[in-house]
Amino acid sequence: MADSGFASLPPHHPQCLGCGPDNPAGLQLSVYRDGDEVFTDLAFDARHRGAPGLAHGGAISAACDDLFGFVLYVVEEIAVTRTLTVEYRAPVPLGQRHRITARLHHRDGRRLHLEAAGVGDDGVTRFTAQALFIVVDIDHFSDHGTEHDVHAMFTQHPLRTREGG
Ligand SMILES: CCCCCCCCCCCC(=O)SCCNC(=O)CCNC(=O)[C@H](O)C(C)(C)COP(=O)(O)OP(=O)(O)OC[C@H]1O[C@@H](n2cnc3c(N)ncnc32)[C@H](O)[C@@H]1OP(=O)(O)O
Repeated sequence: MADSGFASLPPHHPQCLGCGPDNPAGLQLSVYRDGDEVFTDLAFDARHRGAPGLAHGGAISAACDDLFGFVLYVVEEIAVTRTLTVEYRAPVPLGQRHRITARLHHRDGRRLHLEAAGVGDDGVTRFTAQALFIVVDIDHFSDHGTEHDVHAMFTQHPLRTREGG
């Protein structure tokens, strides 16, 4: 779906709600890197229905949150969402492709301030999002996922880890 020539980024893990190809209930985002930005082309479908004919705000929010999780490959940190704000600027019709682009706005210690925008093929910006991600250590995940799954996630994506978190 995306333009050729951009680097394709691997999913966080196969069952991820946002990008896992093996999660039939997920958004199955395909994400690409363009310099310091990441993007996905997404048309919400009937599974994501809110009001008739329109995407559910939670589905839009999930897409933004997961896409922010791909900016981590650019900044080479492990981090998780602390806050997420979505501005729903216009209704998002089902079946209409939108390009969602995300980037790091600025960093302040462990705080990663991120921003995103969803623009339709017609050029209309229908939603924007801001998030605060906090850098964590791999141990953040070890308490909940199986050792095998956590190990697999980070051997596939060798991001820098840090003390604490
Ligand atoms: C390849 C795989 C990749 C990794 C996997 C990527 C998967 C991506 C999936 C999409 C993303 C998700 O869904 S992530 C899942 C949803 N999110 C979560 O489950 C996170 C749950 N929350 C937590 O676990 C925790 O609250 C943390 C880890 C986020 C933070 O806890 P903590 O480590 O104790 O940190 P804490 O002291 O509270 O805050 C850290 C610093 O941030 C500041 N801070 C805290 N809140 C705010 C705030 N609202 N605005 C400004 N600043 C704030 C604090 O003052 C502090 O500053 P200072 O004192 O340091 O100066």
